[in-house]
Amino acid sequence: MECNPQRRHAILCFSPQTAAMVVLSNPTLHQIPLVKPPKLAASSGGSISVVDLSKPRAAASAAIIEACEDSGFFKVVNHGIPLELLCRLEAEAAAFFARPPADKESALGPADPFGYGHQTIGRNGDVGWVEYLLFAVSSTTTVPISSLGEYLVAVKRLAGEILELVAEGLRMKQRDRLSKMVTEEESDGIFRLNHYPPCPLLLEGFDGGGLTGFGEHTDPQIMSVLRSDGAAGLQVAGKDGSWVAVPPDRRAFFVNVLTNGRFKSIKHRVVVTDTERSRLSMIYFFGPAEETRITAMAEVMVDGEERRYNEFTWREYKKAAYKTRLGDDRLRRFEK
Ligand SMILES: O=C(O)CCC(=O)C(=O)O
Ligand SMILES: [Fe+2]
Repeated sequence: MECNPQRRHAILCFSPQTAAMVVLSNPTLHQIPLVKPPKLAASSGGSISVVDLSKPRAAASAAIIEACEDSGFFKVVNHGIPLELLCRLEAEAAAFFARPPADKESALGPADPFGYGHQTIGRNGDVGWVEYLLFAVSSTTTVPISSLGEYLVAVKRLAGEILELVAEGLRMKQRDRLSKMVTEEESDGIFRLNHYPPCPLLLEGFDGGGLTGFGEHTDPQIMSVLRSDGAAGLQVAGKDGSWVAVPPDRRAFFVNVLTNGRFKSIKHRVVVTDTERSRLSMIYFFGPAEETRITAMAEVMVDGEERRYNEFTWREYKKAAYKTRLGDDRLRRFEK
């Protein structure tokens, strides 16, 4: 089943004239950085770990731990969430972004940081060729996308399952110790729907380069579960510093988890290279309740290992994180 193989037409949200001004001739006004063509590795995607949840638990758990320690990024297949639901949400999101700008903004208000935003990402000067809806999951009743509730329940369940497998792989005594943090009622779930319009300006001469859709960063929460439509654009940093294009797979989820430095938090970005086709992605960022005290658990540390970070509450971390820019290391402030 394909969600909507015909949806190749441009859903233009920014006029070509604006784009010309912004990108080419007005360097001071919201200038969106161009991205050079990647030096290598841009095609493969072969290095991206795949976790098959239909495999026996021990195998799935080992594959998750290995991926978390190696790159911090993996693709999940056979997760049990019906493609029909994913496609329904995708179609609704596409219809939302096709609405007039004033309508979109009035749905949730201008992003600060939650709401409808375009081109500006966060409060600290980051820009990209993207429009988005960002909101706390606890407030979804106001979001005008009816399949969202069902999607959020399904992805939260999946996140819980993945974190139980992590706990098993780390030989933690309490299997739900991690999953509970992100599934309990007061947990800090944040959801982002990103829409990258095509960029008609990218005609000739870019040779595989493009326009920054979402600048280089690591994700801000404990774990992110991303799904996108069939359009390319997501890239992750490889070990040698080159960028690896992640081949789109609308049936799969892409996951990123973090710990005391034992699990990596992968650097990634989105590059817009298409002149005709838009790209849609949806990311559920999981975090614990505000009062949760964060410190590396004894179980994840090897003998004699020191804690790299001072203990902090999730609230303290979030307060500091909101002051950072996309590419900043948000944990630096808590380093010992
Ligand atoms: O749109 C994407 O595929 C990724 C965007 C992203 O990395 C983010 O929203 O944190
Ligand atoms: Fe991200």
